[in-house]
Amino acid sequence: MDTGSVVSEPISAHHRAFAKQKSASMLFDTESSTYSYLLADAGTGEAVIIDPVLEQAKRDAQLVKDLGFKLKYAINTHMHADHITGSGWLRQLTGCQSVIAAASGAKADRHIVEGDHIAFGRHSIDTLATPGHTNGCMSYVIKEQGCIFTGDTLLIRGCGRTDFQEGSAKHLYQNVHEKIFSLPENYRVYPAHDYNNIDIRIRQAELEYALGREELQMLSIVEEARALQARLEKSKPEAQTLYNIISSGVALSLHAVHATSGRWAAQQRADQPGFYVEWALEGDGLYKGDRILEINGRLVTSKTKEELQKHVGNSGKCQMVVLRKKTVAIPQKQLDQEKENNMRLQHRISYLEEQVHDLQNVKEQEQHQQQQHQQLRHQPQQQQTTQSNSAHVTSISISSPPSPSPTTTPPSDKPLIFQRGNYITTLVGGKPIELVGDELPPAHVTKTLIKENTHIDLRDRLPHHSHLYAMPSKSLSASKISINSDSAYMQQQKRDKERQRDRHERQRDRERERERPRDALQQQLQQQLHRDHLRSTHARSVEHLNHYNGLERRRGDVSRQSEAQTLRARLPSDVRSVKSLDFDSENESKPMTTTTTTTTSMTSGESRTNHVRPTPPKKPLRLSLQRAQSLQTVELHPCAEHDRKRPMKRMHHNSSASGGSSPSDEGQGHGHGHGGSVALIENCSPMHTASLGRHKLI
Ligand SMILES: N[C@@H](CCC(=O)N[C@@H](CSS)C(=O)NCC(=O)O)C(=O)O
Repeated sequence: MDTGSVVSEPISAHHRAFAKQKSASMLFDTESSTYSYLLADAGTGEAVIIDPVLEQAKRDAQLVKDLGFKLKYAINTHMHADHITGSGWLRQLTGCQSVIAAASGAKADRHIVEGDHIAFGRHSIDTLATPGHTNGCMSYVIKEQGCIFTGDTLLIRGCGRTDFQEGSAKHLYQNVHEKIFSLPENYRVYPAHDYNNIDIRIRQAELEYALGREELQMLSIVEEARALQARLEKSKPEAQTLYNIISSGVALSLHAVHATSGRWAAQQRADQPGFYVEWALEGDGLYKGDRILEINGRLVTSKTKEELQKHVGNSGKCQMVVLRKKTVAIPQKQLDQEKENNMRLQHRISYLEEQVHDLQNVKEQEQHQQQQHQQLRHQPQQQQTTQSNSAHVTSISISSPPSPSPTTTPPSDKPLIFQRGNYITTLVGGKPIELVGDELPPAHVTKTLIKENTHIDLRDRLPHHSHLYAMPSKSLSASKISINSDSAYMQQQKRDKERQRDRHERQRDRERERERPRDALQQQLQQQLHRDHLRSTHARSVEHLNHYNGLERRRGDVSRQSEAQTLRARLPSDVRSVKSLDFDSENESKPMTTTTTTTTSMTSGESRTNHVRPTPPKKPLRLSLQRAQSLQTVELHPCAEHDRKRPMKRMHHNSSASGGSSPSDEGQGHGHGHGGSVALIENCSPMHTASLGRHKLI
């Protein structure tokens, strides 16, 4: 059986509160360690109290009153030897009746025997005679509540004494076992005493437990508070005391300043000690942020504003000592480097913009070249034959006229050389140069692949062919020579026409675009993209050219000569079998089946015969920058070693025809002056963009 408190159903809010409070049902007297139990019927408010203690009568009466109960009985389990019952006193205070077993021999309003029922409200208390501790011991049972009030018969882990007051251990044992322990297991036992303060200890333990929880909670709160405090303190700027400033490791310097103008101002900072210069007249040596330490010999670090003003005086002119934080200066070398980078980039941007502009004119120049070549083709052949001098060529680009048919207009003697990529195509008098002595159809075009400046002395190979042009002894450098049909020229013509057509189409497109209302921003974007494309392409082209020139420059003449000899030995007997590696168009590698195409049909770009019609080039007809470079022309000047090294400007055909005064024009004039055997050749000097003659800043 459990032990615990018992309450009846309360009859009001007070009653309910009473019923819910376990302690409220147990009234303890610490002096005698006696429990008293207040039972009440919540419905009627009738209450009874078991084993009241005299010293607690007032307390109990007040409680009954507070709870709104009507105390009906003050019931005793036995006649107590350790305390005087409070029944009589409660009887006076509350009007209740006292109850005790008849066997006790004590006075009371009601004497009971086993089997009697004591009713309060709707409840009923059964009576069990349990003598042993005393003869008149009576236990009270409330069956509906499942509880028993045992008095001193059964205590907590013990029982009442039997050594006095008519005590009988035998009877006690029998009654405890037969009448109490026989009750259902779920019955709760409420004894009259707790000599070991079990309940007190339980309550103490409960309180300690609650206290522990409170303490833990408090500790948690304290920790949280500390953390919050730490965060608050951290967010606070550190006080700029001199100690903190110096210990922070920041670079500092002290300055003695004579503020001769008196034009300065200082102010304090929020939550910070000291005075700081706010502004100062330039030249006084004061700067914003200076911490003022001394004025006219007096330390002012802890002075008030008024005191500071007093030390300064009205004029503001004073001698000061200030503390200044050093700013980290960017090294001059780094600044210079950045400036240089900036300037270089500016130059490069400007340069590339000009390149783009020039490249936009390349197509027009191609047309000019075409016209010029046609003029050159009709010049006397002696101009070509008299040119026996040599020139070193690193890059040759000449638009060639068609190789004429023997039956048409006599070919010009002027050597016409054109290059595309590493291939040089040479026509003399409208006929190809024969490099290997083979008897070739006169309308063939010789194409020479220049490889790393290997020299071939063409004169040695072509001394006696009147219809062939002997290149100057120091002329073309070649490692591979291929002789193709004159389809090269045809295809050149074809491409020129296609380019022109393409240009016209694009021009029409542009015009249509202008007519169509468009968003200005989109226009700008497209233009920008176009410019970027041109810049990018040209940059790659320049790199290619410089790389090529660099290779060329590094190689010596001796090695070149040696390579040339090796190359000659390697040349196949029929070099026509060597496939052209011209990068520009694959069409050129396709041999034309007929070489009798007339000049007229070729220049018109429309083959009137049954020739294999060249397919359009795969590459877009837009002039690539590489091609633009390869198409640059300079003068083929005899013995022009110095000219070879000189970056030469592009010679426009118009100017070459008229004879200009520029260095390149002079060269051309010179060529004419020596019989007019002039080829247009450009020397690309390394690290210079030969095509435009501008210095390239890298
Ligand atoms: N041991 C008690 C002394 C008081 C006492 O004797 N109480 C009686 C009941 S009242 S007459 C008793 O039976 N006690 C049981 C016991 O085991 O002592 C004390 O510690 O105060």
